[in-house]
Amino acid sequence: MPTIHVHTKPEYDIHIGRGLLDRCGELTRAVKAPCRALVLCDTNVEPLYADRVERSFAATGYEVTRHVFPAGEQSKNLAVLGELLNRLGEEGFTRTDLLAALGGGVCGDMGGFAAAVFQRGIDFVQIPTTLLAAVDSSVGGKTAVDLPCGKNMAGCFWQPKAVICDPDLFDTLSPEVFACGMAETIKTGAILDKALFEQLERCDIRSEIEAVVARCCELKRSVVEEDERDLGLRQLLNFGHTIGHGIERTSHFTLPHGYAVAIGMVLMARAAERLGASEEGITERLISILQRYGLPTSTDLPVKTLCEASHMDKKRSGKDITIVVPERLGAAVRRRMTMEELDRWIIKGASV
Ligand SMILES: NC(=O)c1ccc[n+]([C@@H]2O[C@H](COP(=O)([O-])OP(=O)(O)OC[C@H]3O[C@@H](n4cnc5c(N)ncnc54)[C@H](O)[C@@H]3O)[C@@H](O)[C@H]2O)c1
Ligand SMILES: O=C(O)C(=O)C[C@@H](O)[C@H](O)[C@H](O)COP(=O)(O)O
Ligand SMILES: [Zn+2]
Repeated sequence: MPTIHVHTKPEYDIHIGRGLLDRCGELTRAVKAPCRALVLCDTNVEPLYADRVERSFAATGYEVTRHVFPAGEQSKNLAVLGELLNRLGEEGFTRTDLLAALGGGVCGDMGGFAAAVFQRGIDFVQIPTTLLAAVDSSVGGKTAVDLPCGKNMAGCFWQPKAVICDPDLFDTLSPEVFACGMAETIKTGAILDKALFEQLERCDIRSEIEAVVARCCELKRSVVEEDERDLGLRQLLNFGHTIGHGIERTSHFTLPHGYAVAIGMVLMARAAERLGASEEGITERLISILQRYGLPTSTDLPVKTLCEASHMDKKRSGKDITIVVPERLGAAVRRRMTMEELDRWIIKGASV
């Protein structure tokens, strides 16, 4: 069972292994004394996994309460967050209690944010149930909800006490949700690790999933250890997200995050290649690997809409914005530019 230690403040372990779901109570107890625990999950995850998690917490001494919200990105908002915070209050949760986010990125992001702000901060653990949450969102402590004006617009950094990842849970994912996880996995290879990218180009992903998740967590760990607060290096993890988040907002959060990021990566890579900022052939390889995993690589949205939607990006400061450019496979860089220049890049990237 790989365990990856993350040296942030506070520090924590990521446990990865088949069957770990039934040991989540014991793994949590190693870092948090038994207390009241609120298990947060959505309506799809609840019937599949909530009972097992609650049994494991109860068997190790925790007093468990369950809170369920409607599945989907459209729940990642202030209203659903407010209901969750109220529930914690009404149930009499105190500062020394725990929230366990059992789910995908929506559950982890919103649950983490609730943990960060309830009584100014309670402990939480991440129990990722999607591939996306396992390779990306459960690690690094970015928590948030969406606002009508944009993705993850209200949030904060709040590290979990532990991440407990059981790859057996991916067996119940729909092909679409599994593919969304592949988008962030491919992103990780594209920006940080050519060998991982090439492994994904040829491998039978289902049989190598545990190693691939562990590699992604190691890579993300090293980035967030160096730049926990997203002030520099960490922005590389945002490859494809400037356009991707814009597309998500334009779709009123109906297009899945992984799909939007896949499209965003292709557009940025194509623009960079055409402008001589990336090695030749990178766009073709990106398109072909994304298609291999059933991901979209283009959008019908008008280019004007793409430009306007991309201007809300959190990497903007004043009149300038930082974008992520895949200079070479496995080696991305940040590049500061004006908003006009970004628009030129998007126009270049969107014209096929
Ligand atoms: N905090 C971060 O660093 C970070 C990183 C990447 C993405 N994100 C966020 O993550 C979110 C996307 O995450 P996601 O793709 O996991 O979406 P999600 O949480 O909505 O899960 C996708 C769907 O899969 C279902 N599901 C979850 N686990 C299941 C299982 N084991 N079996 C069957 N169905 C299951 C859910 O009910 C949901 O319908 C976005 O909001 C994105 O912004 C955050
Ligand atoms: O962890 C990070 O940092 C990332 O950028 C990972 C992204 O995949 C993720 O979608 C993140 O939530 C985006 O962050 P944001 O700051 O652009 O909202
Ligand atoms: Zn993402």
